[in-house]
Amino acid sequence: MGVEAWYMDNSDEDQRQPHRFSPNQPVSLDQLQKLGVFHWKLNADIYELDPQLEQIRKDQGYSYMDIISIHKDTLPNYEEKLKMFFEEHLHLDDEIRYILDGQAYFDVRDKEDRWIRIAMKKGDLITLPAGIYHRFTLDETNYTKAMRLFVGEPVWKAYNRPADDFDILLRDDSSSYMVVRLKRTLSWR
Ligand SMILES: CSCCC(=O)/C(O)=C/O
Ligand SMILES: [Fe+2]
Repeated sequence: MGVEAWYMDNSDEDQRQPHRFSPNQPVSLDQLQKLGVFHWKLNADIYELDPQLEQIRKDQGYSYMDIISIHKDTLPNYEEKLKMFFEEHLHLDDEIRYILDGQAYFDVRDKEDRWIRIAMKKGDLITLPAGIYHRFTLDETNYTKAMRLFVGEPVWKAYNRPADDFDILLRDDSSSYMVVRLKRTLSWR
């Protein structure tokens, strides 16, 4: 089972609405993978004892995890945080999120700088690659609970756009690290 994604319209109205074109312009998992975005569907009802999640964490080296509940009654500085999450930004490490309850949207830029909206539902685990411009919002249900995963100690620092010129760490196929000059036009993106 995949995750639903689509190109966003250009309206500035409520970020919590779906913002689909009419007719809808769907984006496939294959297109997402070409941007370095990967997805797993898991059983969030058993996340505490899920062998599939354990295997992914082991394979990918996701040693850190915590859980964030995003709702006006549970998240300190709720409005401020939501505003911050919706600022277009990038990180120098992958962003890995697993939706345990509720739902929300991640928006990512494609190679032509168009916004793709990814509808995250309970059981969706997604990885956004280091260096991709993205943002996050709740949808009209105003609630989600998510596991945040990280390789090693988490670095929460977000670089708001423009942030186009960095030395960033990328993992190569042998899981060692290499320093890559981030240039948005290079073919790895
Ligand atoms: C679902 S976790 C909150 C969003 C977040 O941590 C982030 O970095 C969004 O880009
Ligand atoms: Fe982020």
